Amino acid sequence: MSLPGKIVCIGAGYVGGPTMAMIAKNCPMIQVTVVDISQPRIDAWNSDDLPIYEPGLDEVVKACRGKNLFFSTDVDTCVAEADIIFVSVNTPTKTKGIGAGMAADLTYWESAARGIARVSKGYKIIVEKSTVPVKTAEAVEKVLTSCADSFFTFDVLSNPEFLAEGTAISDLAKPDRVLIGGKESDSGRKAVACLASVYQQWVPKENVVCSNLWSAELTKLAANAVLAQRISSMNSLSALCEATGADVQQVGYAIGMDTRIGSKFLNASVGFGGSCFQKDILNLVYICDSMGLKEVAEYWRQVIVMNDYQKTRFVHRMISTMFNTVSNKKIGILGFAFKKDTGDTRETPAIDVCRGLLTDGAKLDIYDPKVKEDLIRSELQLGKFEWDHPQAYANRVAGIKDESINVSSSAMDAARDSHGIAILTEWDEFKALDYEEVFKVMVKPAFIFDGRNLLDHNALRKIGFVVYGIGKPLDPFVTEHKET
Ligand SMILES: NC(=O)c1ccc[n+]([C@@H]2O[C@H](COP(=O)([O-])OP(=O)(O)OC[C@H]3O[C@@H](n4cnc5c(N)ncnc54)[C@H](O)[C@@H]3O)[C@@H](O)[C@H]2O)c1
Ligand SMILES: O=c1ccn([C@@H]2O[C@H](COP(=O)(O)OP(=O)(O)O[C@H]3O[C@H](CO)[C@@H](O)[C@H](O)[C@H]3O)[C@@H](O)[C@H]2O)c(=O)[nH]1
Repeated sequence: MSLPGKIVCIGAGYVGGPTMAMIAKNCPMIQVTVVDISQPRIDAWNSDDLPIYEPGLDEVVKACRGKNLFFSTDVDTCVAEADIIFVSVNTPTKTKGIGAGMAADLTYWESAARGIARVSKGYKIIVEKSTVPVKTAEAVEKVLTSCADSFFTFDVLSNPEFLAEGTAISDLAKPDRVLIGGKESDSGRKAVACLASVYQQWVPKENVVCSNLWSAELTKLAANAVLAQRISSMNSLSALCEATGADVQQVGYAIGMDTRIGSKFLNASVGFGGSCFQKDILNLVYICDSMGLKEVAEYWRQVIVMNDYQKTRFVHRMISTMFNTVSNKKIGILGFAFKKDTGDTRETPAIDVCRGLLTDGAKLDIYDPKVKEDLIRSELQLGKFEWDHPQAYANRVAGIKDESINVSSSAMDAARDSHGIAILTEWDEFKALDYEEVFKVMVKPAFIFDGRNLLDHNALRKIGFVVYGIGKPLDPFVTEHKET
C-alpha cells in the first residue's frame, strides 16, 4: 500500500498537535500540516513557546517543523491539497438545547466537514480523530455527499486517539494499540489499509487493530468509561476505608496483583478530571438514554455521580476537620492542573474543591507549576461545560470574588500563613518540599489534606501536621465526616 503524500489535520489542539508531530517524525516522506481557525494557537505552534506543555513535545516539533511539519491557518488550501484529512476539533458537551449537559456538541465537527466539502475534489480519506458519538461517520458522510462537488469521492474512517496528557509523546511513540474503523467495502478496506500503512512506519503491525466504523467510534467512549469506572470504584471504596480503618492503597495494591484486574488506574484520588472522562461518559449515557436503554444509562451515570461525591466529600472533610469553619481562613492549594505534567485545567477537580471552599468563605492561595494565573482565575469563574466553548469567556460566573483568590509563584508562598494545605495535583515537586519549613510558616494546628496520597503521612505527623489522606485510616485529630 503506497503512503499518502500529504496529510492535513484540522484542529491544532492537545490531540492534533502532538499526533501530527509524531506522524511527521516517523514518516519523513509525508508532508504533514496542522491547521486551525485560531491564529494565536497557530502562532504559538510556530514559536518557541508551544501552546501546550507536554514532556518531549518541544523536541519532536523542533526536529520536524519547517521540514515536513507545518502549522497554518490557511485551512482551505491545505485541505484541498491533502490526501488524508484528520479532523481533531473539539467536541464539547452541549451547554444548551436538546441534550444540554449530556450530549456532544458537533457544531465544530459539522463546520469542519462543510469546509472539507466546499474545497475538495478527487478522492480523499477523512479520519475522525475527535471523540464523537456512535454513528457520527454517517452524519459526516451525509454532509459531504450533499454539499460537495460531484467530482469529490471519499471514505470516512474512525481512528480514535487514546493518548493521555502528560504522557502524550510516549503514548504516541508506543501505543498499546491503534484502532482504525472503516466500512466493509472495497474502498473502505483500501482506505483502512492506507491509514494503517502510515502508523506501521513505527507501530508494530499486530498493534494496529481494524474494526467496523461503529465499533471504533464506540470503543473510544467505552475505553474512557471503563478507565473512569475503575477510579470511581476505588473512590467509592476510599469512603468505606475511612469509615472502617482500612487503607485504600493497601486494598488497591492487593486487588491489582490479580492479573485479571491489573494494577493500573486503581489510585483513589480527590476525583478524576480532564477534558475527556466526564464528557465522554455523559455522551455515552446520553446515547443509551436516546436508545431507551435506561438501566445501561443509569449504570454509567453512577461513575460521574461517584466522582462528584468524592470532590464534595473532600471539601466537607476539610471544613469539618478545620473545626467546621474555613471562613476567612487562608488555605494553600497545591496543584490546579487535572494531573501532573500538564498545564491543562479542563474539568480539574481543583475547580470544584476551590469553589466549595470559597463558598464557605475561605481565602485561597493557589500554586501550580504549569498553570498561569489568568487561567486559574477564569476557570473559577466559568460555568460548567463552558470551558470548551470559545464564546464562554464572556459569561463569567457571578459571585466568585477575585480578592478571595491569590495565585502564588511557589508552594512555600501558598503555604505561608495558611491554616491548611490541600494537595490537588500529584506534581513531583510537592514530594520534595521541605515540610519542616512549611510547618514553621503555617498557622497551628497545621493541616494537610492530601487529595492524591502523594506524601509520607507518618513523616508529616512526626513534624506536627494533622494529616488527612484519601481512603487512609483517619488521624485521631480528624473528625468523623458528616454530610451536612
Ligand atoms: N485532550 C486529550 O487528551 C484527548 C485525547 C483523546 C481524544 N481527545 C478528543 O480529541 C478532540 C480534540 O481534543 P483537544 O483536546 O485536542 O481539543 P482542543 O480544544 O485542544 O483543540 C481543538 C482545536 O480545534 C480548533 N477548531 C475548532 N473548529 C475548527 C474548524 N472548523 N477548523 C479549524 N480548526 C477548528 C479549535 O480552534 C482548537 O484549537 C476532542 O474530541 C477530544 O474529546 C482528546
Ligand atoms: O488511578 C488513577 C488514574 C487517574 N486518575 C485521574 O484521572 C484523570 C484522568 O487521567 P488520565 O486518564 O491519565 O489522563 P487523560 O489525559 O484524561 O487521559 C484519558 O482521556 C484521554 C482522552 O479521551 C484518553 O485518550 C486516555 O486514554 C485516557 O487515559 C486525572 O485527573 C487523574 O489524576 C486517578 O484519579 N486515579
